[in-house]
Amino acid sequence: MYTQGTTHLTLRIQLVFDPRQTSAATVTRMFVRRIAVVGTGYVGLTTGACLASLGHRVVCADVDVLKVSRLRAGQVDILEPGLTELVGEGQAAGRLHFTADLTTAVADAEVVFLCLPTPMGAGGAADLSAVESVARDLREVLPYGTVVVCKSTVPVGTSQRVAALLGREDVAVVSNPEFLREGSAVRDFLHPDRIVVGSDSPQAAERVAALFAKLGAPTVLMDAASAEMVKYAANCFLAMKLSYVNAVAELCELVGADVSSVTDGMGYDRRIGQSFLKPGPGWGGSCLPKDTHAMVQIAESVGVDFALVKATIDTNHRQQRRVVDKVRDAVGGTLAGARIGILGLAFKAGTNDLRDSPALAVAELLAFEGAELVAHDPEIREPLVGMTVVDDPYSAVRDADAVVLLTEWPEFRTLDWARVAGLMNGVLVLDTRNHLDEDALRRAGLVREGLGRKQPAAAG
Ligand SMILES: NC(=O)c1ccc[n+]([C@@H]2O[C@H](COP(=O)([O-])OP(=O)(O)OC[C@H]3O[C@@H](n4cnc5c(N)ncnc54)[C@H](O)[C@@H]3O)[C@@H](O)[C@H]2O)c1
Ligand SMILES: O=c1ccn([C@@H]2O[C@H](COP(=O)(O)OP(=O)(O)O[C@H]3O[C@H](CO)[C@@H](O)[C@H](O)[C@H]3O)[C@@H](O)[C@H]2O)c(=O)[nH]1
Repeated sequence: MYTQGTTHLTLRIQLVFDPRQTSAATVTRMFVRRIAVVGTGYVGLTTGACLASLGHRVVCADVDVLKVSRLRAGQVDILEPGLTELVGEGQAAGRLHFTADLTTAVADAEVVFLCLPTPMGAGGAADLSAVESVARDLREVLPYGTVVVCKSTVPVGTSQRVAALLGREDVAVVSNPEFLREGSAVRDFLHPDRIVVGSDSPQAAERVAALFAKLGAPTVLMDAASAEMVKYAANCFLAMKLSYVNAVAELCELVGADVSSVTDGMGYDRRIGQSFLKPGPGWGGSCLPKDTHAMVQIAESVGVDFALVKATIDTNHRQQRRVVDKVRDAVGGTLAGARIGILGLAFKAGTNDLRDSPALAVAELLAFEGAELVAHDPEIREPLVGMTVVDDPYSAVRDADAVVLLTEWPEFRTLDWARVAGLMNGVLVLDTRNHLDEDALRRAGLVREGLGRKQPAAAG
């Protein structure tokens, strides 16, 4: 299904891809493209491997020479189910290659995807230096008639800026924001809710949409500025939903309601939906924090005070402080010298990404008040500032005055709680993901405190 404001474009795309009217050989010729992907991080590697799995010929480029040599050897450093297998299959089929040389990567490319980092820059705006520098480098080396696709999350106007830096009349620029989540990147890429393609050149938009035709996903065509805005609008909406639910959880604690029941009751309303309604220690990750800040900057650049997004960010910081308040209360009012066991460091379960993890933000606040932190995460082994990272959960809880669960890893549900109780100094386990079985902890003599429900001890 393709949708677009212009009937003309809709009809043309449907004609191009009506398989009932096209021979198998023609379909193969139409669908198989020579693609270059610049940047092999979460988005770039997933894009490259998935496009190769759809039959395209893909060359991925990255400035990180070590990463490229590891990828050539089939070694994927990020935790993404199915990605290592897909990379191996693409390489074995001769459809997926890696290089550290941009010129080689794009030598015969018909379409070039930019999957470059756009981190939070000065004042919160997106730092576009990687995208701009690659656009400059591509100017001299792109084959005639290539389409350059920006998959990175970038503010409105970046496609135009990239086009200006490329300075090539024959090269069209398309915005194709990516919506995959870490931890389910391959699944999300291959089964997207929608594909957004934005360009001021309808022909270029069609060429890019055609690359994904096999996915059969709703494809929404629009102008470049709108496509760039979709990504920020979507991520800010998700962040807003989470801050809202965290604020509702706080109210539930105070009025004696249970947030699980409340969100359950809300979520059956199809206009709201059940997803993204779980309270937690604040939202984080490599995207929502930087994209909400970038949205505030985008608004300010046109004289708008986007108070709703600012409140979303403030509520998130407040949530992290609320977790610290609860831990402080649990250890008698002061964190100085208290030993706190931390379960989970990644920004959510299923990933080993620590970028903007709320767990690290909470840990930093706890350490700032003088707590001694011992942390365990099943996927994190590296040493971290301000805490001792240990290899097993039982070492993390040993002698702890309180334990705080910050990432909802499934294995934490099945810990031997009697053993935990025997090792801890105190009895409180603060479950900031509402993830643990309260009865199991109670039977072990521990007190589990979750978010969004008046605690039994305080009731009354
Ligand atoms: N991570 C996600 O879940 C996700 C999802 C959707 C969109 N996005 C967006 O996609 C973009 C990329 O995000 P990511 O998480 O994949 O980033 P990442 O940090 O995981 O990967 C970026 C890669 O680009 C490489 N790189 C940097 N400069 C380069 C250059 N000049 N030439 C070639 N390679 C270069 C880096 O070495 C790295 O391998 C960002 O704009 C992000 O906001 C990310
Ligand atoms: O009910 C929920 C859902 C999520 N989170 C937290 O919210 C944060 C973000 O989670 P998620 O959105 O799953 O992570 P990302 O992989 O960063 O994905 C987001 O950011 C990507 C990069 O832009 C987008 O492509 C995705 O669509 C968007 O979901 C994490 O800290 C989660 O723990 C909650 O606290 N409660």
